[in-house]
Amino acid sequence: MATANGNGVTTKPPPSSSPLRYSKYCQSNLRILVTGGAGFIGSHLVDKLMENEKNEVIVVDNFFTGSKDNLRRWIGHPRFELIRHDVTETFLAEVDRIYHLACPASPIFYKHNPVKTIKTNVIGTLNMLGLAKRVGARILLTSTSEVYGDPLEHPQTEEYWGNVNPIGVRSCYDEGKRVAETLMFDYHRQHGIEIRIARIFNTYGPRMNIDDGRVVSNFIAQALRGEPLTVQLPGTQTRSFCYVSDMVDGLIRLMEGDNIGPINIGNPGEFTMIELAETVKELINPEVTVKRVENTPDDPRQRKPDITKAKTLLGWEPKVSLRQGLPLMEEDFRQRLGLSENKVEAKV
Ligand SMILES: O=C(O)[C@H]1O[C@H](OP(=O)(O)OP(=O)(O)OC[C@H]2O[C@@H](n3ccc(=O)[nH]c3=O)[C@H](O)[C@@H]2O)[C@H](O)[C@@H](O)[C@@H]1O
Repeated sequence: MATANGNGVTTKPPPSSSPLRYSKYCQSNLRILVTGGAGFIGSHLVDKLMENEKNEVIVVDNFFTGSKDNLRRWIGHPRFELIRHDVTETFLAEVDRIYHLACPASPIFYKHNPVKTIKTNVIGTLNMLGLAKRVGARILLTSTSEVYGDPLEHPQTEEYWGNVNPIGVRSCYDEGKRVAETLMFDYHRQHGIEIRIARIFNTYGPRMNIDDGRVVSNFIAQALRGEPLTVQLPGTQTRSFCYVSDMVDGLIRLMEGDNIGPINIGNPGEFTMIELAETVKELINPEVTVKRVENTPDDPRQRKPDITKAKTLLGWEPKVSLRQGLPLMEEDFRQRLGLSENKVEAKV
């Protein structure tokens, strides 16, 4: 909608993708809470937020899948605090922004204790919404492409309601995140809380747990150890892999833009698991073999984000291709596995 300024000149308000709005964030003083900030995506997000010298960052994490090592460079920094805390318990702090990431994301970990996973998604999100309401903070939920379940629409737009098994072994996560989204919208409608919802598609990069169990970390660790790459059957299932720096950029743009979402954040480059194995083999260790193994129940057969909304509303799209990102993750895995220097010098 156009408005008149003091000089009678008609101006348009900046759209959410406006560079104006994004640069305003870069100039403001914000105290920012990151739940799950010691985890894989969370710690990269903290790095980016800490780059802005006006930000103060508070991380809460229960260290179930996160690690202090991921935040080592910030421990003792005057603008940084790390608190061991489980979001299923209430938490109070005066903050302006809440990035709510806390939840195990690897199927192996979230299926290990499903009751705890759903409590984290439901009670944890309720607690963070309660905090947002009390202190007037804006809250961003990292939801997931898993809300689309085994999608019958391809690629997935945000309008698609999904195809989710409500009683399966993945439901603690999938349905947990769906309820978390519902809670976000109900608090927004009922209490006027400022919300943002990101639907994250498979993300990879340095600092993923080596034993995380997800496919990219499994294949890279297996290739480096000279073990067969375990392609789960049928191998033709697809995923779209987003490099972590792109993901973090998208999350900050969403938080600081005007659109509440949900917005898909992911890389639309789509690969079958056989293609992923072939790529890892070619880039990291051409000697390894590929082994077909049993799959787990309710594994989605295809997944690819439609990122039209992210492009138009946030001015965001991924920059790092799978072939650029895999060597960066390989380098990190080599160091952590104590393997010799790699010749790859890819930089982004
Ligand atoms: O990485 C993510 O972002 C997502 O990871 C999981 O979702 P999923 O797509 O099933 O992730 P993986 O466990 O990495 O599985 C991806 C595909 O790889 C296959 N896979 C996995 C592991 C393996 O060793 N080999 C293999 O072929 C699986 O069968 C599946 O089809 C979580 O459920 C999501 O919440 C999370 O957001």
